[in-house]
Amino acid sequence: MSNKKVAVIFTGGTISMKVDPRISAAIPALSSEEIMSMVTNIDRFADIEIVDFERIPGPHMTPKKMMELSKITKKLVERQDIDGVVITHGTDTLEETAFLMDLNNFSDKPIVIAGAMRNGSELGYDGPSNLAAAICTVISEQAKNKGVLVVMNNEVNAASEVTKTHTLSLDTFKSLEFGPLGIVDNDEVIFYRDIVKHHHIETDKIEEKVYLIKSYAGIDSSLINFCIDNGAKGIVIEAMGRGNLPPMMVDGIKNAISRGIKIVLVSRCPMGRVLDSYGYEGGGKNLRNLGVIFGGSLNGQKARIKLMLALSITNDIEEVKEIFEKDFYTK
Ligand SMILES: NC(=O)C[C@H](N)C(=O)O
Repeated sequence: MSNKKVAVIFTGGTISMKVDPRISAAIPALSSEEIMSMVTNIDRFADIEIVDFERIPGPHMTPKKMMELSKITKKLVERQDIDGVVITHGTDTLEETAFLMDLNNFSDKPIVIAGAMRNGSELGYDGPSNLAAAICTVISEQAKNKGVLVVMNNEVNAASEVTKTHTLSLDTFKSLEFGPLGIVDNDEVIFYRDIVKHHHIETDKIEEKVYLIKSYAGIDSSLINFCIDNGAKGIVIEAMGRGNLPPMMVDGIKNAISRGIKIVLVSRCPMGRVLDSYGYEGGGKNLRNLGVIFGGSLNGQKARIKLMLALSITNDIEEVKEIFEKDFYTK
C-alpha cells in the first residue's frame, strides 16, 4: 500500500528556533527542510509536502494571520491527494490558532497542530518527536472527524479543550477538565474518548475589535470604558469563580451593552463553567439579566477567538448568544 500524503505547514515557534550566541537567546533559525530532516524515517510512514507559511514566534501570531492559515489549510484538505495537514506553531498562541481553525474547518480529514518546548540548540530538542507524533496522528483513520487536534509529548488533545499550562514542561498542553482524547504510542494513535459537541462557524473574516479583560479584587469599570472608547465590538471578561464580578464593573457593562457591544463572560478559574448562581450586584444572575452572554468552560483567550469569529458573521445579540450558549445553557 502506498504512503498517505501529509502537508506540513511551518509557521515558526520554538520548534524552528536556535540560540543565537551573540544574544544568548533563542530566535527563529531553522528552515522547514532542516526541521523535517530531523524527523528520521518519516518517509516510511508518509509522503510529506512542505508548505512555508512564516517563521514567527507564537507571540507574533495575529488573528488575521490565523485566518490566513485557516484558509490555506482549507485549500489543502480540499485536495484529493492530501490526506491530512500538520501545522507547526509557537506554543504561546498555539491554542488560539488551533481553536480558530477548529471552529472554522469542516473537513473530515485530520488537522493536527504541534510545536516544541525546547529549541534546536537545547539538549532534548522535542521538535522532531512531536512532529513525528503529529504526522502519525494525521495518517490514522481514527483521527478523522475529530476536529483540530493538538499533539505534544505523545498526547492528543482537542483544540476546543486544550490549554498551555506550564511555562517550561514538555507536558505543558493539558485538557484540564476532561483529559486527553488519546495518546501516540509506538507510532500509533489510540483514542480513549471523543468530543460530543463540535461547533462550527463558517466565515473567511475575523472581527479584530474584541478585547479580553481579567477581573481582580477591586476592579472598576475603567478598563471596560477604555475598550468602549477604543471602538470595541466585543469584550470577553474573565470573571471570578462561577461567573461573578465586583459591583463597580456593572456600570461599565451596562454602558457597553447599551452601545451594542457584546459581553461574553468566562471564569478566571482554570476549570469549570460559568452559571448564574449568584443574585447579588455583579453576581452571575445580575449580569445575565443585563444581557451578558455566558461562555461555558472556555478560557478567556479561546472565548475571544470564538467571539471574533461570531462577530464576523452577525451583530445580533441573540445570534451571538446562540453561538455561545447552544447545547450548554437551557434558559
Ligand atoms: N515553546 C514555544 O514555542 C514558545 C515560543 N515563545 C513561541 O510561542 O514561539
